[in-house]
Order: sequence, then C-alpha cells, then structure tokens
Amino acid sequence: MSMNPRKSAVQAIDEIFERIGSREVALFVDYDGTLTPIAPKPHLAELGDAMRQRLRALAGVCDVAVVSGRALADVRARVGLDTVAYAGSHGLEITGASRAPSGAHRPAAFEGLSLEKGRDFMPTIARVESELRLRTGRIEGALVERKPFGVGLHFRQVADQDLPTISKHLDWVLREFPGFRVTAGKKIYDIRPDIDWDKGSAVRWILTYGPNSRGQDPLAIYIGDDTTDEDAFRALRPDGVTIVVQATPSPSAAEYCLRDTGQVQDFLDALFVKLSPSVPLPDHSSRPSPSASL
Ligand SMILES: O=P(O)(O)OC[C@H]1O[C@H](O[C@H]2O[C@H](CO)[C@@H](O)[C@H](O)[C@H]2O)[C@H](O)[C@@H](O)[C@@H]1O
Repeated sequence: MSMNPRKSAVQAIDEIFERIGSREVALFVDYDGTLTPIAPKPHLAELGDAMRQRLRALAGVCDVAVVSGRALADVRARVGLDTVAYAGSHGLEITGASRAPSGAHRPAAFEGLSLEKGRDFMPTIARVESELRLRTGRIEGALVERKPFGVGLHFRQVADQDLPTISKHLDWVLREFPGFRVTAGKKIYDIRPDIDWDKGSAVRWILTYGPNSRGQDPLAIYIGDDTTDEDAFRALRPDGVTIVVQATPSPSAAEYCLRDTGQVQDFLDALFVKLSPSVPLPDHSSRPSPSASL
C-alpha cells in the first residue's frame, strides 16, 4: 500500500483523459462513502437525486456498475437505476443491467451477467446471523445486517466501553463457525465466506465476461473508499484508473484520490463531458454534503 502523496483525480483529469484516449470506459463505483456520505446508520445512507442523475447520464455513454458491500437487492433499491449493473455482498453476487439506456444505442451494461458465489455457505450464514443477534442484542447501538452471502456487525453507535464485548462475541463466532473471515470496514465487521473472491475478483470477472465478450477492451475506472475496495484497486492496476475517496491521506493501493462525495460528483461530471462532449450536463443544483467524519 502506498502512502506517497496521491494525485487528486480532479486535478489530474487531463492525465486520466489521456489514458482513456479513444477506449470505451467501464465505470465501477462503490456505494457507501463514495456515492453517499457515511451516515450514522446503514438505512440512512440514501442516494441523492443529483448523484442518481449523474449515474443515469453516464450509463448512456459507458458501462456502469455499482459495487457494494451491501446486499445486491439493497444497493439496487437504493440506486434505483435499471441501466446499471450491480455487485453486492462485496462482489459475491453480480447482475448485469436489466435494461439498455433509452435512445443511447448501447446494450444494457454488462448485459446478461449473473453470478452468485458462496451459496453453499447460506445455511451457516443464517446461524452466524442468529448467534450474533442473540449475543449482541443487549449491547446498545450494536446492529446486525444480513446480506445473502455475509453478515455485517455494525458498531458505529456502540459506546467505547462496549467495544471489547463486541470483539469478544465476534471472536467466539469466528471460532465456532470456521470457514469465515472478517473484514474491518468503517465501524463495521463484515463476516464473509473465506473463499478466494472479493471486489477485485468481481470486477475482473465482469470485465472478462462483460464488455470483452462484445470484442471491446474497456478502460476500467474504479472509485471506492473502504477496505474492501482496496482489493479492486490492486486487481485493476496498472491498466485501470483507481481512485480512493478519503478526507485525509492514508495508505491505499489506489493511484488517485478524491476528498469526498462532492468531489466524486465533480469527477463524474467531468467524465460525462469527456465521454459525451455534445450533450448538456444534468442539473447541478443539488450537491451532497462532504462525508462526515469516518
Ligand atoms: O462497499 P460499500 O458500498 O461501501 O459498503 C460498505 C458497507 O457500507 C455500509 O456500512 C457503512 O455505511 C453506513 C451508512 O453510511 C454506516 O452507518 C456504517 O457505519 C458503514 O460501515 C453497509 O451497511 C455495509 O453493509 C457495507 O458492508
């Protein structure tokens, strides 16, 4: 992981455009902390209309996929666009766009792709979920989030003195249910099947079986902010354009950075202009507020 001063993707926009050249772009974006500012609780992280408009517009000029740690059904409902593809449960479930963008003369993004990894783990995941609910149910602020292929244990609202108890229960579950691994994200422990598959494998799979099957060699652009996005950064370098969203410089495998979701929006605007110079930008009126402290 590099701590070298990273270039801002907004300031390095000309360099990124040079890398795009005449290639098609495949745009991958993470959800929490990238498209929406981090919120106190998972259900509060709603996608702003301005960001949705940008994704919709971009889906008309390049293939777009939202790659999230959330359940695929959850992130799809939050984004609410059927012209983009989705990967949920940190890449363990994938689906191509269900519709082509109207009037854009392009096929649906990553058309026909569909994948589920870790189905064999589902019965055990249900047991992990119920054990965690049982054991952390009395801890004020602890929240268990079930995804089809994993379980999130949130502690953003948990008092500092209760954090060791959270860790103790997590350790117990990991001992009791071998075959799982845990990723520490932003005030969350994500318990997922210990298989060789992550957001990096997911985007590589999408690139292999998506656009390439139409005879293209797109340039991947990946924007993300969290631990599991690092897998995608590593998988896509050196060809892909990798952009970490972070308020202060911290170690990351990404080549470029953006400060917050407001800058993500600025970058998406610039990308849209590059890919479709003759089409007017969507409305600029509503901007997300910068990410709160992470
Ligand atoms: O890969 P992502 O789309 O970034 O998902 C990562 C996790 O995001 C969500 O949790 C995080 O965001 C919440 C809302 O902003 C916040 O309250 C929480 O503390 C963060 O960890 C989501 O709930 C998780 O399932 C994802 O794994």
